[in-house]
Amino acid sequence: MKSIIYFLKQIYRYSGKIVYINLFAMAGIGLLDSAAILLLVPLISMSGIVDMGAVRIPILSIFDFMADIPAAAGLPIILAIFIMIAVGQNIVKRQLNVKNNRLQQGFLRYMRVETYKLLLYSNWQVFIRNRKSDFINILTSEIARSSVGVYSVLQFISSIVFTFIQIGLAFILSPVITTFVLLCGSVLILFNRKFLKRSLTLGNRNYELSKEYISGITDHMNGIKDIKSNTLEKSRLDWFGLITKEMENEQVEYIKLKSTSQLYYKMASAILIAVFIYFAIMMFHAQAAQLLLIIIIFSRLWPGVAGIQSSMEQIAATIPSFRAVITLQDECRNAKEFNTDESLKNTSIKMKKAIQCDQIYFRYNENADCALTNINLVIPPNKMTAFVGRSGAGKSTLIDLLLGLNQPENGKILIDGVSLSYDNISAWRKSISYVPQEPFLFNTSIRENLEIVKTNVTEEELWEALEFSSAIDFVKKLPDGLDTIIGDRGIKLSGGERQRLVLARAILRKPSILVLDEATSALDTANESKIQAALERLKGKMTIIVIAHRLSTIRNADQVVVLEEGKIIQQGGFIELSKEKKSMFSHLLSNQIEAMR
Ligand SMILES: Nc1ncnc2c1ncn2[C@@H]1O[C@H](COP(=O)(O)OP(=O)(O)OP(=O)(O)O)[C@@H](O)[C@H]1O
Repeated sequence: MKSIIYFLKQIYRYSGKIVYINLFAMAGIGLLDSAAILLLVPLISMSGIVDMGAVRIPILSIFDFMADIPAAAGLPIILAIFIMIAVGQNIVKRQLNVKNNRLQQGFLRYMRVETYKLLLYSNWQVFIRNRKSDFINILTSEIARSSVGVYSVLQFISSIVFTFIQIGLAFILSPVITTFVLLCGSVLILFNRKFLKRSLTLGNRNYELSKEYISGITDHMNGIKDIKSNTLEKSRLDWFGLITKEMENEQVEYIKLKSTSQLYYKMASAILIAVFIYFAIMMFHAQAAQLLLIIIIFSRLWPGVAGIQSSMEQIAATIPSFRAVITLQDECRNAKEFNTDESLKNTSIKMKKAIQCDQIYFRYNENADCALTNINLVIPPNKMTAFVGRSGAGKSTLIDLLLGLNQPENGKILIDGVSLSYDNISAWRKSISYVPQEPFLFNTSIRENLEIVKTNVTEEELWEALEFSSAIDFVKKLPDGLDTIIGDRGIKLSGGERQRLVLARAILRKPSILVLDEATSALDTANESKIQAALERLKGKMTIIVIAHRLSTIRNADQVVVLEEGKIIQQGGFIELSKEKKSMFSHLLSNQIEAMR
């Protein structure tokens, strides 16, 4: 129930007054329907079946004026009014349907944008804690399912309004019979609660299966090269067959549940109508006109009540999706990374004195060992600082802290003496360009991939950035040059070409700090020397921080920082460190020389 109320609040937040207008239209449809039923009284009267005078129901006195109209004119008048009401009612219904659909679609978009925005502005911990495929599942399937639930909520309200008006009319016509029928109806609703519980359980299963399905196929597609080269097709196909079978079973079970509950309603409605006609005639001595009207009302009411049940089952089945979206939104709200108002100001920090790490400690979680211990470091501006160390030494962790992606558990990162915080992280990041180890490129042209970081860029600037990053030669050789489409994640380029292209993109932003997580496997010696040449060209123009896997790349670094088990164990110039015998740096160096032989 809490989830439904939450989503109703969200609809209200999104649509405002439209919800009230829709409610008004729903009430209008109900009233017009009642008017059409009441019109049957003069109709019946004219047919001579029932004497209108004998019906002593206050509401029916509105038709008294009909007594003065000759029968020949009365019938066409009533039929004309009947047509007008039916047409009017259907026009309002159509409008309402369109409005509700627009509301649902608008709400779907609003929820998507809101969730995506919250996700994008969340801190790095959210991305470490959750699986990417869960985000994809929520942003695709679960929000869509929630919006279907929202439509069901609107249908539910519409059916409730309609039902109340009809019950009100039936009550005016005969309070005793209506109370009797309502009592019978309540028993049925109580009995059908078990269908709601079952719908909720199936909704949960559907959510879990959908999560598993998306995460499975994401893994498969990411690892398709492994799957094909290691002939893992059969085992993957077995998994796929199994999960899709479970999804099929769940859907079939849900439809079975829905049709069973509808069947109960229909059978009960037939029995109830028969029973209440019997009692109405035998015990309550209902007037023929009264009886006829009540039969008509109830025979129209039951499908409405069955509709309420169906909407409730639909809502129950989508509650797990609602919950998943709410939970993610809440998690993101609590993990807002920086002051978004501050981030809208297009300022960046120009570091003049130093980046300083002051007694930094960091753990990935409470139970983990320290990934960084007592890091004290000064990174001077416009110089090249290189981080080296064995795999798992803490190089990437330190970079993530410098980028403000993670925050130290103890200690501070100071930029020109000012602590990195919620208020200045955004401005700090605007001054940094980061080139990850696995560069990300979009499936579009080289030009668009570069322009993504800077609009209104000139052709000259593009080529200049390509030249700086040693990418100019290979781009020039491509048949379509800058307009070459590079495939999914840049699959049509080599690893080294991809990295140089991302480096060009990073340079195009004209950052004051360039952070480069140098690729290992992606680079051959030729590519490596190209990257080295690029770094040489950039030296002195910006602060460069490199995670170096190949030590030859950083021969000209101003400062080399050697990490081991999360601690800084050596620090100094390249030549100076290489002279320190039996040290980690000379060990790493000799390992690489050995490997090159
Ligand atoms: N997301 C994470 N959750 C928990 N522990 C992590 C996470 N990422 C890294 N670690 C741990 O933190 C330590 C430092 O890892 P880090 O990735 O910083 O090393 P690295 O020096 O960059 O290694 P590599 O050269 O292999 O990239 C390792 O023990 C690693 O297992």
